[in-house]
Amino acid sequence: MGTALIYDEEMTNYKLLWVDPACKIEVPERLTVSYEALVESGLADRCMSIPVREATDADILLVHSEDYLDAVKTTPYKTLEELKEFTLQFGDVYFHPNIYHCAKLAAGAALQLVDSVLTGKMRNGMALVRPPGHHSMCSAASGFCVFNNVAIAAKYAKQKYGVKRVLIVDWDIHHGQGVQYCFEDDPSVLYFSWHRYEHQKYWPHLRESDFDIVGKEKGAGFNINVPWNKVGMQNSDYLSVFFHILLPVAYEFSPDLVLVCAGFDSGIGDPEGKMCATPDIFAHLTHLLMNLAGGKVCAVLEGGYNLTSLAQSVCQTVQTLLGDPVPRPSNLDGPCKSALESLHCVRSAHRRYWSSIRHAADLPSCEISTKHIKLAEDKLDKEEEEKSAEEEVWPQPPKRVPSAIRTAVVLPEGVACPDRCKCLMSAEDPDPLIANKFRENFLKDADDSDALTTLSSLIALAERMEKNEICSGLALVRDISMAIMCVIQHTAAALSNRVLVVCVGDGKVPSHGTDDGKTLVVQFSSKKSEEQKCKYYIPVCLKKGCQDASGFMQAVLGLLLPLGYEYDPSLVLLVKMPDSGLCDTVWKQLIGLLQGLAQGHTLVLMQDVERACVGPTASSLLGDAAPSLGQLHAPLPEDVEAVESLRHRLKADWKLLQTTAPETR
Ligand SMILES: NCCCNCCCCCC(O)(O)C(F)(F)F
Ligand SMILES: [Zn+2]
Repeated sequence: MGTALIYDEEMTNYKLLWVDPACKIEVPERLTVSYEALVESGLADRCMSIPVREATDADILLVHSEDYLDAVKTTPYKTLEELKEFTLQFGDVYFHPNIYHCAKLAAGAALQLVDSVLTGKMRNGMALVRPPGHHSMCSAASGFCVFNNVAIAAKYAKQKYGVKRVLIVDWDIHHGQGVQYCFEDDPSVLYFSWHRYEHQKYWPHLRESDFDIVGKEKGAGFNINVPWNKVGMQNSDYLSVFFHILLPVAYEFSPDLVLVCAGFDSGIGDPEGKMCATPDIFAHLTHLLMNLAGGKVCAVLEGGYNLTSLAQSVCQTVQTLLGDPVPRPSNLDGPCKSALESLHCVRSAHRRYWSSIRHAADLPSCEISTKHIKLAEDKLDKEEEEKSAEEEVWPQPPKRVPSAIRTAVVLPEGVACPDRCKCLMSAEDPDPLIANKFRENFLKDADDSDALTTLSSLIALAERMEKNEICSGLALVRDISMAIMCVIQHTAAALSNRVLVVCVGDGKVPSHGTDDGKTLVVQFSSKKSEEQKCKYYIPVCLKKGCQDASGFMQAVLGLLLPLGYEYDPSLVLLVKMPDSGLCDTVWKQLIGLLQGLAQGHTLVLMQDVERACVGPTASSLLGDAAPSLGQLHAPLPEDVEAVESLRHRLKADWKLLQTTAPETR
């Protein structure tokens, strides 16, 4: 199954017909530059082009009122003056004789995308649309939006396909209040939005965009608002919110479908957002969502007003949906103080609804109320200064060239090579130089020839991964710790290399290279390790080891991913220790998530008895979405405690582990 791309140039055929400073940024070129960039880069051809359709009245009435729809239906016949008049009843939006037609196409495009994914025809996809949707409400247009494309898509998915739970991730820099209102009492739709807020001083200036608005009645807890109270947020801020709020809750919620309000005004250079996250961050945000809902991810364009930034971000998103390895996360230096405050507020507001963040520290309650009263006042006098946005510049996103071979395997005699994989035959006569080195360093009984061939094939595999000829690998070995030593020593030879070693299960793991940081070892096991802990050797002791999916996933999302992203390895060595007790679905989730690091260079080592695991492992390494884990129960208190105390101890060294602002003296 491929990636759907839904676009029709008819949606470029409307524009602002009069002077309105608030609306002049919403231009047809937003769509043309995005689509042309996909064509230029060859990405459009790799997608399956799905035609748009007009949303029917019934589709639109899933969210909007008849009065509103009837009113919008009259706009094609209005004169310019009547259109201006009509527009005045709404805020920051404009109408045009053709906008009703385009609004039906935009909503219809989102529905076509949902159809192609939920019928299993396509794996995931993106709809490039305008007018956008996430601000429009039951009976009102707002913020360039006429019909709420994504809200309609969510209702449609539930009604037509019986989808039980929908996750809506709104990474646009504006709060999609229209989506929030639509689902605020609905526990089957989890709405997550971050947005520029500046303590209500930023548009749409709503009190209900703040972190303490969590949803109503049955929907309490299913509305997550992350307000950015300063501009200039960077990649670290966005990733921290994914690791410490969105992903833990999303895995607990276990959606059947993920819809993305994919606005790119949260990217660098955008005149509205004034943030500093680079376009490649959208590759990571997309990747981190692709292991939810069995990979059923539908991205629908919302905002984005810097045409260069927008085009690059759209390409980063689509290339990730296509399964290409994501670029290495560049220089993550940790979330800023303001982001940590927001992170802390959101987690404390939601801790009572989500067991995965139950441990979040509470906020002194007084802080919440006074902050609003005071700041709401000075909002009135502080107008939006129309500062001339100095032209931001940022580096071109790195080229993401897929390797010729996606996954290669080194298997013992008699183990079939999984399909779509390349089998590296162990070298008949291993290079005598390597052979000697092995003999003196590793091999106990020197004449153990097939161990020798396996290890030399393993090195050959690692070398070809380094050259990006092969993306990921899997090797079954007899002696795991020898194989680890072998890969670490080989990889450490190249100066710029760093290896993240992730060990799942009990057993002795060599700590070679952890003293100087060339290696970072994170081991998940059920045994307290006596090993001296240092910054680069992190044993994670879980009560049931890797058997309890919730405790394990909480440790992966809240500890391993932040560490891995901050460490930014050139290779991930993922080791499944003997009898780790890890079930296949969790194992596949882990493989899927870890491929966001090291440009997907994941090398999996397993004991040669784990033949049954070869197929599932290979399929995850090939980029197949991991099956959903289902709704996760609360992690064991001991595991929560273990992860929290580790995070607390390590956050001085690893900034992405922080979830609260450093105590202000
Ligand atoms: N400086 C001019 C003030 C503009 N205030 C209105 C902003 C509307 C944002 C719309 C959007 O980007 O959220 C959407 F995704 F809907 F398109
Ligand atoms: Zn926006």
